[in-house]
Amino acid sequence: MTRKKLLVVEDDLGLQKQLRWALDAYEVVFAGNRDAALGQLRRHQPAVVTMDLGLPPEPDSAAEGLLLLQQMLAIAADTKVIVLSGNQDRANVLKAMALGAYDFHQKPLDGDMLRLMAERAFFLHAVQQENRRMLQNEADSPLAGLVTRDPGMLRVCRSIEKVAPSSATVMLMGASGCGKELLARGLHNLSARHDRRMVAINCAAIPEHLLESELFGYEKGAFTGADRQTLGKIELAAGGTFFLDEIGDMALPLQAKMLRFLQERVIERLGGRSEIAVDVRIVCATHRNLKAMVDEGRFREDLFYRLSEIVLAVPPLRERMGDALLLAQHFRHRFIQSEGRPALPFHPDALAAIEGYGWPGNVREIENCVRRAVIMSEGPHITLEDLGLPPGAPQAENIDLRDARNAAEYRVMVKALARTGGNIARASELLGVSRPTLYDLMSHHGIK
Ligand SMILES: Nc1ncnc2c1ncn2[C@@H]1O[C@H](COP(=O)(O)OP(=O)(O)OP(=O)(O)O)[C@@H](O)[C@H]1O
Repeated sequence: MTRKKLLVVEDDLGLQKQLRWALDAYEVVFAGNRDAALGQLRRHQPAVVTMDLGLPPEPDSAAEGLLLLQQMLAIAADTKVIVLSGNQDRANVLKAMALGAYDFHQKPLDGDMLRLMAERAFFLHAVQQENRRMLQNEADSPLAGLVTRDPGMLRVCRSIEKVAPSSATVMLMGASGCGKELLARGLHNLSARHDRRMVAINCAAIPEHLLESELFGYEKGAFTGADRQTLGKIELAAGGTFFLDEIGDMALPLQAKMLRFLQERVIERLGGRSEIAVDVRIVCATHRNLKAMVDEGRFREDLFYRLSEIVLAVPPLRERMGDALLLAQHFRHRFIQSEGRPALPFHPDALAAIEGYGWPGNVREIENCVRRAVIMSEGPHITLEDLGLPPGAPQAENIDLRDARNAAEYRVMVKALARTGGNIARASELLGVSRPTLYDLMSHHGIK
């Protein structure tokens, strides 16, 4: 593994040695003056720098050090600079902090303290970089606005990107509020039809007797109250994409008419006499199990196959790794801005509850929950009460890497021993370690 780089700006060779020793967990590069430091910064791009303010040619003043600090932060603003100061340097340390230094450490050097400081600085830098990458990805993504880090959901996004340029009919299956419409919009935006309209209709929200005229439109006088010609949603989407949400809720007689449209790509307005050719890309969505509905005779099999040229299963939020927290932070940022509220971080208890809760209403539920909390919170944190999550939400799982490694090690070791009936030689072969290593591991985990 490559070690993290840390730049030490120090002209005193004795101190250089001490620093190399104290910071031996990192790849330390040195510079003895301002020019050399700027060169090393450009070359190695270290995340963390320690620097003495008194540098040649004026080692007794802080002028050279303060200038260097400004120049370094101008080149790489995220660099975490730790200033090493003497005890007479208070005023200069304050200046350095005001210029953007990350922290300071008073000489004589305390190795433990310095290591801790460097570790925290690297951590903060990594978090900031990750945030920056996330924001960048979000802005760059054609599926803009879709927040996820979950491998399953990312696979769905990649599939959307792949099928978008084709003319295939796509069916999105997934629970309510899990982002099907957002994905359909992404698909439309990525397709050659993006400069035309995407028209959506929710089959569950419109009474059965009105749905037909909503879909196909009607001519003047087609029925009482039809006082002028009205185009249907399918026709309005001509050249673009037609999104049929909750297709599973469409009644059987209308399913037959929909099938005819899909086969012949023509519509007839209610009360009309002519067939009108309409070129639209169809995307549909449902939270129902359409296959089961077909088996029960509640959904036409031929329509099912017409609609499901490409089927994408959108995972519910509870199955997405880490997405609940990511989405909560995303919506918190968004609503803080739109509601004009000051920064309102989540209280750790609130974070634990967000992670532990099952989110049956999926992303829509988390969006509403965070919006309410941002509006209601009296600060300085968003608390568990602000979120209104059920009390006693389970605590977040432990994500300590060492614990996770230990648990995984224990699991595979027990498996290998079980598979080989406790035969150490064969178990160590299975595990790909030597016998002494396996004995060590067994004793570490208390396995007899
Ligand atoms: N991954 C995501 N990132 C950011 N916002 C999301 C994400 N998924 C969904 N949303 C937001 O959550 C809300 C619900 O999403 P959407 O309407 O797409 O869900 P749906 O599956 O179509 O729901 P329904 O089945 O109830 O129609 C919307 O406001 C949407 O913008």
